[in-house]
Amino acid sequence: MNVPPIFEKLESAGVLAVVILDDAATAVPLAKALLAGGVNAMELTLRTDAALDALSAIRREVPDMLVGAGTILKPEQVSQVFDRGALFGVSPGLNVRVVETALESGLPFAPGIATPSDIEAAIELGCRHLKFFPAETLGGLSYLRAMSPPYNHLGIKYIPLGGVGAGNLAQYIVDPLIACVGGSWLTPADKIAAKDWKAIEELASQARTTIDTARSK
Ligand SMILES: O=C(O)C(=O)C[C@H](O)[C@H](O)COP(=O)(O)O
Repeated sequence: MNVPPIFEKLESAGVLAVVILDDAATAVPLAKALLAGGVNAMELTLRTDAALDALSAIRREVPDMLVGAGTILKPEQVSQVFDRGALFGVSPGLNVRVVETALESGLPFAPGIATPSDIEAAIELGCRHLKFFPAETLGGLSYLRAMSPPYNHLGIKYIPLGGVGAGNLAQYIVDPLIACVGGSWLTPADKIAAKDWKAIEELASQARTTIDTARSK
């Protein structure tokens, strides 16, 4: 299976800002702040009603942002996000019907995995990029390094989310198992509520510097 180009772009990006938005009107300034700080990938979680409108607005007004949808829990949500222009989809766990629907629709998809059985189910479905969730609580890189060897020859790459932040970003990003990391630390709810776009740009800029420095060593 060929790797969808979007996953190669996410690997270059290195970090995916996970966003929970209550107000779709904040989507565009938020995406612009992330981009200004050097973060060009984000996941809008379908936990709020605003997510779909936010997705359309970012696709329309911030074309350089690689925006996908997260928390895709039902097959019918695949066409909803696809129609709004999502470039990729992710889910916290592995729901076979969701993954099949996504791949049939042409939506590049990274299902959540937490065990070897999950990894094998994802491989069987044709996925090569897998969301490792909740990464830190499961044991972080040491757990992933113990679990992954039987699958490395298949070129499986992982996107850790859950407990990843400024403090452990550098450690994850240089491991060859990792495609990119994701997390909500770049978009704190209080900063979004206050429309403090400068603060979000600064968090993005710090993450960009951490990634670029770690990768250049
Ligand atoms: O609901 C989803 O689809 C998700 O993507 C879950 C998020 O990945 C985590 O909630 C991020 O975890 P934190 O960065 O620790 O806040």
